[in-house]
Amino acid sequence: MADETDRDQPGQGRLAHAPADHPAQPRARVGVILSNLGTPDGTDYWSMRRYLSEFLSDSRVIDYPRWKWQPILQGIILTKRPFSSGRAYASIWNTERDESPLLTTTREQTEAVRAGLAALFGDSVMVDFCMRYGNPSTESVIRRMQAAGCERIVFFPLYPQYAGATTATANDQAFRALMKLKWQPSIRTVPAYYDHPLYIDALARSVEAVYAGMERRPEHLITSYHGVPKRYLMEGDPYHCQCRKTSRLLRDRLGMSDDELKVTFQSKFGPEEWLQPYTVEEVARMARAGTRRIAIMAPAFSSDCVETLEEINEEIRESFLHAGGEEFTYIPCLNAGDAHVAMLIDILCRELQGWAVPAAG
Ligand SMILES: C=CC1=C(C)c2cc3[nH]c(cc4nc(cc5[nH]c(cc1n2)c(C)c5CCC(=O)O)C(CCC(=O)O)=C4C)c(C)c3C=C
Ligand SMILES: [Fe+2]
Ligand SMILES: [Fe+2]
Repeated sequence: MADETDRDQPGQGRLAHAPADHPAQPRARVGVILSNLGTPDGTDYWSMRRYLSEFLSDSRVIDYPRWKWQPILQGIILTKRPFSSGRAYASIWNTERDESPLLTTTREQTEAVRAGLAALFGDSVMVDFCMRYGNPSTESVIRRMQAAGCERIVFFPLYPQYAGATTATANDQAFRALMKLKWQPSIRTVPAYYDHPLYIDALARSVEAVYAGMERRPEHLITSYHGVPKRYLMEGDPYHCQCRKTSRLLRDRLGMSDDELKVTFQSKFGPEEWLQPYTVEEVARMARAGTRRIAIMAPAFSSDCVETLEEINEEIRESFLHAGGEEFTYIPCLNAGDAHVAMLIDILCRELQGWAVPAAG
Protein backbone atom coordinates (compact mmCIF):
# COMPACT_ATOMS: atom_id res chain seq x y z
CA MET A 1 0.00 0.00 0.00
CA ALA A 2 1.32 3.45 -0.89
CA ASP A 3 2.23 5.32 2.29
CA GLU A 4 3.57 8.67 1.25
CA THR A 5 2.71 11.47 -1.09
CA ASP A 6 5.05 13.15 -3.52
CA ARG A 7 2.65 15.92 -4.46
CA ASP A 8 2.90 18.31 -1.56
CA GLN A 9 5.20 20.94 -3.04
CA PRO A 10 3.44 23.76 -4.89
CA GLY A 11 3.78 23.32 -8.63
CA GLN A 12 5.81 20.12 -8.24
CA GLY A 13 3.16 17.46 -8.09
CA ARG A 14 2.87 14.77 -10.71
CA LEU A 15 0.20 12.35 -11.78
CA ALA A 16 -0.05 9.64 -9.19
CA HIS A 17 0.08 5.93 -9.84
CA ALA A 18 -2.59 4.43 -7.66
CA PRO A 19 -2.23 0.84 -6.54
CA ALA A 20 -5.46 -1.15 -6.45
CA ASP A 21 -5.84 -0.73 -2.68
CA HIS A 22 -5.36 3.04 -2.71
CA PRO A 23 -7.55 5.94 -3.95
CA ALA A 24 -6.24 7.65 -7.09
CA GLN A 25 -4.47 10.92 -6.39
CA PRO A 26 -4.47 13.64 -9.01
CA ARG A 27 -1.58 16.06 -9.42
CA ALA A 28 -1.48 18.80 -6.73
CA ARG A 29 -2.88 22.11 -7.90
CA VAL A 30 -3.98 25.40 -6.38
CA GLY A 31 -7.65 26.36 -6.68
CA VAL A 32 -8.94 29.91 -7.05
CA ILE A 33 -12.63 30.44 -6.35
CA LEU A 34 -14.39 33.72 -7.16
CA SER A 35 -17.43 33.89 -4.89
CA ASN A 36 -20.39 36.09 -5.73
CA LEU A 37 -23.69 36.64 -3.99
CA GLY A 38 -26.11 34.41 -5.81
CA THR A 39 -28.93 34.28 -8.13
CA PRO A 40 -32.31 32.61 -8.57
CA ASP A 41 -32.58 29.77 -11.11
CA GLY A 42 -35.56 31.51 -12.74
CA THR A 43 -37.96 34.42 -12.22
CA ASP A 44 -41.04 32.29 -11.42
CA TYR A 45 -42.57 32.27 -7.93
CA TRP A 46 -40.94 29.05 -6.68
CA SER A 47 -37.45 29.78 -8.00
CA MET A 48 -37.64 33.24 -6.42
CA ARG A 49 -39.05 31.88 -3.17
CA ARG A 50 -36.30 29.24 -2.87
CA TYR A 51 -33.60 31.82 -3.52
CA LEU A 52 -35.02 34.51 -1.23
CA SER A 53 -35.68 31.98 1.51
CA GLU A 54 -32.05 30.82 1.49
CA PHE A 55 -30.75 34.40 1.28
CA LEU A 56 -33.01 35.97 3.89
CA SER A 57 -32.63 33.06 6.33
CA ASP A 58 -28.91 33.82 6.58
CA SER A 59 -28.33 35.32 10.02
CA ARG A 60 -25.36 37.30 8.64
CA VAL A 61 -27.86 39.13 6.40
CA ILE A 62 -30.78 39.44 8.83
CA ASP A 63 -29.71 38.86 12.38
CA TYR A 64 -33.04 38.67 14.24
CA PRO A 65 -33.47 35.57 16.42
CA ARG A 66 -34.61 32.61 14.32
CA TRP A 67 -37.77 31.97 16.32
CA LYS A 68 -38.87 35.55 15.72
CA TRP A 69 -37.74 35.96 12.11
CA GLN A 70 -38.68 32.66 10.44
CA PRO A 71 -42.48 33.00 10.98
CA ILE A 72 -42.36 36.55 9.53
CA LEU A 73 -40.16 35.46 6.63
CA GLN A 74 -41.96 32.23 5.71
CA GLY A 75 -45.49 33.43 6.56
CA ILE A 76 -45.52 37.03 5.32
CA ILE A 77 -42.48 38.12 3.28
CA LEU A 78 -42.17 34.99 1.14
CA THR A 79 -45.83 35.10 0.15
CA LYS A 80 -45.41 38.47 -1.63
CA ARG A 81 -41.78 39.29 -2.30
CA PRO A 82 -41.13 36.46 -4.79
CA PHE A 83 -43.69 38.13 -7.10
CA SER A 84 -42.26 41.66 -6.90
CA SER A 85 -38.63 40.51 -6.97
CA GLY A 86 -39.51 38.08 -9.81
CA ARG A 87 -40.82 41.02 -11.85
CA ALA A 88 -37.66 43.00 -11.14
CA TYR A 89 -35.46 40.08 -12.22
CA ALA A 90 -37.64 39.43 -15.30
CA SER A 91 -37.03 43.01 -16.48
CA ILE A 92 -33.25 42.48 -16.57
CA TRP A 93 -33.03 38.69 -17.23
CA ASN A 94 -30.51 37.42 -19.78
CA THR A 95 -33.06 35.67 -21.97
CA GLU A 96 -30.46 34.38 -24.42
CA ARG A 97 -28.83 32.23 -21.72
CA ASP A 98 -31.87 32.05 -19.44
CA GLU A 99 -29.96 33.28 -16.42
CA SER A 100 -29.43 36.44 -14.39
CA PRO A 101 -26.89 39.03 -15.57
CA LEU A 102 -24.95 38.50 -12.34
CA LEU A 103 -24.36 34.88 -13.31
CA THR A 104 -23.41 35.77 -16.90
CA THR A 105 -20.93 38.40 -15.77
CA THR A 106 -19.42 36.29 -13.00
CA ARG A 107 -18.78 33.54 -15.57
CA GLU A 108 -17.14 36.05 -17.94
CA GLN A 109 -14.94 37.38 -15.13
CA THR A 110 -13.95 33.82 -14.24
CA GLU A 111 -13.02 32.98 -17.81
CA ALA A 112 -10.90 36.13 -18.11
CA VAL A 113 -9.15 35.52 -14.77
CA ARG A 114 -8.60 31.86 -15.72
CA ALA A 115 -6.91 32.90 -18.97
CA GLY A 116 -4.78 35.50 -17.17
CA LEU A 117 -3.61 33.10 -14.47
CA ALA A 118 -3.00 30.31 -16.99
CA ALA A 119 -0.61 32.63 -18.83
CA LEU A 120 1.28 33.17 -15.56
CA PHE A 121 1.09 29.79 -13.83
CA GLY A 122 0.17 27.27 -16.53
CA ASP A 123 -2.30 24.58 -15.50
CA SER A 124 -1.10 24.37 -11.89
CA VAL A 125 -3.83 26.87 -10.97
CA MET A 126 -7.49 25.99 -11.44
CA VAL A 127 -10.06 28.84 -11.50
CA ASP A 128 -13.81 28.64 -10.96
CA PHE A 129 -16.68 30.59 -9.39
CA CYS A 130 -19.41 29.86 -6.89
CA MET A 131 -22.48 31.57 -5.50
CA ARG A 132 -23.24 32.03 -1.79
CA TYR A 133 -26.94 31.42 -2.48
CA GLY A 134 -28.27 29.29 -5.33
CA ASN A 135 -26.01 27.62 -7.89
CA PRO A 136 -23.22 26.71 -8.39
CA SER A 137 -23.00 26.25 -4.62
CA THR A 138 -19.81 26.90 -2.69
CA GLU A 139 -19.67 23.29 -1.50
CA SER A 140 -20.02 21.82 -4.98
CA VAL A 141 -17.13 23.91 -6.31
CA ILE A 142 -14.85 23.17 -3.35
CA ARG A 143 -15.58 19.44 -3.72
CA ARG A 144 -14.87 19.57 -7.47
CA MET A 145 -11.59 21.38 -6.86
CA GLN A 146 -10.53 18.98 -4.16
CA ALA A 147 -11.31 16.02 -6.43
CA ALA A 148 -9.15 17.66 -9.11
CA GLY A 149 -6.18 17.81 -6.72
CA CYS A 150 -6.47 21.29 -5.20
CA GLU A 151 -4.82 20.97 -1.80
CA ARG A 152 -4.76 24.75 -1.46
CA ILE A 153 -7.60 27.10 -2.28
CA VAL A 154 -7.63 30.89 -2.57
CA PHE A 155 -11.20 31.96 -1.84
CA PHE A 156 -12.07 35.41 -3.19
CA PRO A 157 -15.39 37.02 -2.17
CA LEU A 158 -16.06 39.57 -4.93
CA TYR A 159 -17.00 42.46 -2.62
CA PRO A 160 -14.72 45.48 -2.67
CA GLN A 161 -15.97 46.60 0.78
CA TYR A 162 -16.12 44.11 3.65
CA ALA A 163 -19.55 43.48 5.18
CA GLY A 164 -20.67 40.73 7.50
CA ALA A 165 -23.67 40.30 5.18
CA THR A 166 -21.48 39.58 2.15
CA THR A 167 -17.77 38.84 2.70
CA ALA A 168 -18.15 37.07 6.04
CA THR A 169 -21.07 34.90 5.01
CA ALA A 170 -19.27 33.89 1.79
CA ASN A 171 -16.27 32.80 3.89
CA ASP A 172 -18.53 31.06 6.45
CA GLN A 173 -20.00 29.00 3.63
CA ALA A 174 -16.55 27.95 2.41
CA PHE A 175 -15.53 26.86 5.90
CA ARG A 176 -18.83 25.05 6.34
CA ALA A 177 -18.02 23.05 3.20
CA LEU A 178 -14.55 22.21 4.54
CA MET A 179 -16.12 20.82 7.71
CA LYS A 180 -17.53 17.97 5.64
CA LEU A 181 -14.31 16.91 3.95
CA LYS A 182 -12.06 14.06 5.06
CA TRP A 183 -9.02 15.74 3.51
CA GLN A 184 -9.47 19.44 4.01
CA PRO A 185 -7.60 21.74 1.63
CA SER A 186 -5.70 24.70 3.08
CA ILE A 187 -7.56 27.93 2.42
CA ARG A 188 -6.71 31.60 2.11
CA THR A 189 -9.53 34.14 2.06
CA VAL A 190 -8.92 37.34 0.12
CA PRO A 191 -9.58 40.55 2.06
CA ALA A 192 -11.69 43.47 0.86
CA TYR A 193 -10.03 45.76 -1.66
CA TYR A 194 -11.94 49.03 -1.17
CA ASP A 195 -8.75 51.14 -1.37
CA HIS A 196 -6.72 49.11 -3.88
CA PRO A 197 -5.14 51.60 -6.33
CA LEU A 198 -6.15 49.51 -9.38
CA TYR A 199 -9.75 49.34 -8.15
CA ILE A 200 -9.94 53.11 -7.62
CA ASP A 201 -8.28 53.67 -10.99
CA ALA A 202 -10.69 51.29 -12.75
CA LEU A 203 -13.67 53.11 -11.22
CA ALA A 204 -12.21 56.49 -12.19
CA ARG A 205 -11.58 55.37 -15.75
CA SER A 206 -15.13 54.10 -16.07
CA VAL A 207 -16.40 57.56 -15.06
CA GLU A 208 -13.99 59.33 -17.41
CA ALA A 209 -15.01 57.10 -20.33
CA VAL A 210 -18.70 57.92 -19.86
CA TYR A 211 -18.10 61.65 -19.26
CA ALA A 212 -15.91 61.87 -22.38
CA GLY A 213 -18.88 60.97 -24.55
CA MET A 214 -21.24 63.54 -23.00
CA GLU A 215 -22.07 66.98 -24.31
CA ARG A 216 -22.64 68.43 -20.84
CA ARG A 217 -20.99 67.15 -17.69
CA PRO A 218 -23.44 66.01 -14.96
CA GLU A 219 -23.67 68.41 -12.03
CA HIS A 220 -23.17 65.57 -9.56
CA LEU A 221 -21.73 62.05 -9.51
CA ILE A 222 -23.56 59.80 -7.03
CA THR A 223 -21.75 56.76 -5.66
CA SER A 224 -24.64 54.56 -4.53
CA TYR A 225 -23.73 51.62 -2.26
CA HIS A 226 -25.95 48.73 -1.24
CA GLY A 227 -27.20 49.60 2.26
CA VAL A 228 -27.20 47.63 5.51
CA PRO A 229 -29.05 48.36 8.76
CA LYS A 230 -27.38 51.29 10.58
CA ARG A 231 -27.21 49.05 13.65
CA TYR A 232 -24.60 46.85 11.89
CA LEU A 233 -22.27 49.88 11.73
CA MET A 234 -22.86 50.63 15.41
CA GLU A 235 -22.05 46.96 16.19
CA GLY A 236 -18.66 47.17 14.48
CA ASP A 237 -19.16 46.30 10.82
CA PRO A 238 -16.61 48.41 8.85
CA TYR A 239 -18.68 48.46 5.64
CA HIS A 240 -19.84 52.09 5.98
CA CYS A 241 -16.29 53.37 6.59
CA GLN A 242 -14.88 51.37 3.69
CA CYS A 243 -17.58 52.72 1.34
CA ARG A 244 -16.80 56.28 2.39
CA LYS A 245 -13.08 55.67 1.87
CA THR A 246 -13.62 54.27 -1.63
CA SER A 247 -15.60 57.39 -2.52
CA ARG A 248 -13.02 59.74 -0.99
CA LEU A 249 -10.20 58.09 -2.95
CA LEU A 250 -12.28 58.18 -6.13
CA ARG A 251 -13.12 61.85 -5.55
CA ASP A 252 -9.41 62.67 -5.12
CA ARG A 253 -8.47 60.63 -8.20
CA LEU A 254 -11.13 62.44 -10.29
CA GLY A 255 -10.29 65.86 -8.83
CA MET A 256 -13.90 66.40 -7.75
CA SER A 257 -15.17 68.42 -4.79
CA ASP A 258 -17.19 67.04 -1.84
CA ASP A 259 -20.26 68.60 -3.39
CA GLU A 260 -19.69 67.10 -6.83
CA LEU A 261 -19.26 63.48 -5.69
CA LYS A 262 -21.86 62.26 -3.20
CA VAL A 263 -22.28 59.04 -1.21
CA THR A 264 -25.69 57.38 -0.84
CA PHE A 265 -27.08 53.96 0.14
CA GLN A 266 -29.80 51.97 -1.62
CA SER A 267 -31.96 48.84 -1.28
CA LYS A 268 -33.46 49.50 2.17
CA PHE A 269 -35.36 46.45 3.39
CA GLY A 270 -37.76 46.29 6.37
CA PRO A 271 -38.66 48.86 9.02
CA GLU A 272 -35.23 49.44 10.65
CA GLU A 273 -33.15 52.51 9.87
CA TRP A 274 -30.45 51.70 7.27
CA LEU A 275 -27.36 53.66 6.32
CA GLN A 276 -28.31 57.11 5.05
CA PRO A 277 -28.87 59.07 2.88
CA TYR A 278 -31.13 56.75 0.89
CA THR A 279 -30.35 57.00 -2.84
CA VAL A 280 -33.97 56.98 -4.00
CA GLU A 281 -34.86 59.90 -1.71
CA GLU A 282 -31.63 61.81 -2.20
CA VAL A 283 -31.89 61.99 -6.01
CA ALA A 284 -35.50 63.25 -5.72
CA ARG A 285 -34.43 65.84 -3.14
CA MET A 286 -31.61 66.98 -5.44
CA ALA A 287 -33.97 67.29 -8.41
CA ARG A 288 -36.46 69.29 -6.35
CA ALA A 289 -33.60 71.57 -5.26
CA GLY A 290 -32.78 72.30 -8.91
CA THR A 291 -30.26 69.65 -10.02
CA ARG A 292 -30.95 68.68 -13.62
CA ARG A 293 -28.16 66.25 -14.55
CA ILE A 294 -26.68 63.45 -12.48
CA ALA A 295 -24.54 60.41 -13.11
CA ILE A 296 -24.70 57.45 -10.78
CA MET A 297 -22.47 54.44 -10.21
CA ALA A 298 -22.48 51.49 -7.77
CA PRO A 299 -18.91 50.77 -6.57
CA ALA A 300 -19.95 48.00 -4.12
CA PHE A 301 -21.09 45.72 -6.93
CA SER A 302 -18.47 43.86 -8.92
CA SER A 303 -21.11 42.97 -11.53
CA ASP A 304 -24.26 44.58 -12.76
CA CYS A 305 -27.25 42.84 -11.21
CA VAL A 306 -30.86 43.39 -10.28
CA GLU A 307 -29.82 46.04 -7.74
CA THR A 308 -28.10 48.16 -10.38
CA LEU A 309 -29.93 47.38 -13.63
CA GLU A 310 -33.43 47.44 -12.14
CA GLU A 311 -33.26 49.36 -8.87
CA ILE A 312 -30.84 52.10 -9.95
CA ASN A 313 -31.43 52.28 -13.67
CA GLU A 314 -35.21 51.93 -13.51
CA GLU A 315 -36.61 52.84 -10.03
CA ILE A 316 -34.06 55.45 -8.96
CA ARG A 317 -33.97 56.95 -12.47
CA GLU A 318 -37.75 57.32 -12.30
CA SER A 319 -37.50 58.96 -8.86
CA PHE A 320 -35.06 61.59 -10.23
CA LEU A 321 -36.97 62.33 -13.44
CA HIS A 322 -40.33 62.42 -11.69
CA ALA A 323 -39.02 65.05 -9.24
CA GLY A 324 -37.92 67.31 -12.10
CA GLY A 325 -34.48 65.95 -13.07
CA GLU A 326 -33.68 65.91 -16.78
CA GLU A 327 -30.64 63.76 -17.48
CA PHE A 328 -29.88 60.56 -15.57
CA THR A 329 -26.76 58.67 -16.59
CA TYR A 330 -26.03 55.22 -15.21
CA ILE A 331 -22.34 54.24 -15.22
CA PRO A 332 -22.08 50.42 -15.44
CA CYS A 333 -20.19 48.29 -12.92
CA LEU A 334 -16.65 47.16 -13.70
CA ASN A 335 -18.00 43.75 -14.82
CA ALA A 336 -15.57 41.80 -17.01
CA GLY A 337 -13.79 44.91 -18.29
CA ASP A 338 -10.01 44.75 -18.81
CA ALA A 339 -9.18 47.10 -15.92
CA HIS A 340 -11.28 45.06 -13.51
CA VAL A 341 -9.83 41.73 -14.63
CA ALA A 342 -6.29 43.13 -14.35
CA MET A 343 -7.08 44.24 -10.79
CA LEU A 344 -8.49 40.83 -9.83
CA ILE A 345 -5.39 39.13 -11.24
CA ASP A 346 -3.10 41.55 -9.39
CA ILE A 347 -4.81 40.75 -6.08
CA LEU A 348 -4.72 37.02 -6.82
CA CYS A 349 -1.00 37.09 -7.64
CA ARG A 350 -0.41 38.61 -4.20
CA GLU A 351 -2.55 35.96 -2.51
CA LEU A 352 -0.98 33.09 -4.49
CA GLN A 353 2.55 33.93 -3.33
CA GLY A 354 4.32 30.86 -1.98
CA TRP A 355 1.54 28.64 -3.29
CA ALA A 356 1.73 28.90 -7.07
CA VAL A 357 4.95 28.87 -9.03
CA PRO A 358 5.19 30.94 -12.25
CA ALA A 359 5.27 28.71 -15.33
CA ALA A 360 8.71 28.37 -16.93
CA GLY A 361 9.38 30.53 -20.00
C1 LIG B 1 -32.45 42.27 3.64
C2 LIG B 1 -31.22 42.43 3.91
C3 LIG B 1 -30.13 42.59 2.95
C4 LIG B 1 -28.84 43.00 3.29
C5 LIG B 1 -28.32 43.37 4.67
C6 LIG B 1 -28.09 43.00 2.08
C7 LIG B 1 -26.75 43.38 1.99
C8 LIG B 1 -26.01 43.41 0.81
N1 LIG B 1 -26.35 42.87 -0.43
C9 LIG B 1 -25.36 43.12 -1.34
C10 LIG B 1 -25.34 42.75 -2.69
C11 LIG B 1 -26.44 42.27 -3.41
N2 LIG B 1 -27.73 42.13 -2.96
C12 LIG B 1 -28.53 41.66 -3.97
C13 LIG B 1 -29.88 41.39 -3.92
C14 LIG B 1 -30.64 41.43 -2.76
N3 LIG B 1 -30.27 41.88 -1.51
C15 LIG B 1 -31.30 41.69 -0.61
C16 LIG B 1 -31.29 41.95 0.76
C17 LIG B 1 -30.15 42.37 1.52
N4 LIG B 1 -28.90 42.62 1.05
C18 LIG B 1 -32.39 41.09 -1.35
C19 LIG B 1 -33.73 40.71 -0.77
C20 LIG B 1 -31.97 40.92 -2.67
C21 LIG B 1 -32.74 40.24 -3.81
C22 LIG B 1 -33.41 41.17 -4.71
C23 LIG B 1 -34.61 41.77 -4.07
O1 LIG B 1 -35.53 41.02 -3.75
O2 LIG B 1 -34.58 42.99 -3.88
C24 LIG B 1 -27.72 41.50 -5.16
C25 LIG B 1 -28.20 41.09 -6.54
C26 LIG B 1 -28.26 39.60 -6.83
C27 LIG B 1 -28.66 39.32 -8.27
O3 LIG B 1 -28.80 38.14 -8.61
O4 LIG B 1 -28.82 40.19 -9.10
C28 LIG B 1 -26.42 41.87 -4.80
C29 LIG B 1 -25.19 41.83 -5.68
C30 LIG B 1 -24.34 43.84 -0.66
C31 LIG B 1 -23.04 44.33 -1.32
C32 LIG B 1 -24.74 44.01 0.68
C33 LIG B 1 -24.08 44.65 1.82
C34 LIG B 1 -22.96 45.18 1.87
FE1 LIG C 1 -28.44 42.66 -1.02
FE1 LIG D 1 -33.07 46.07 -4.38
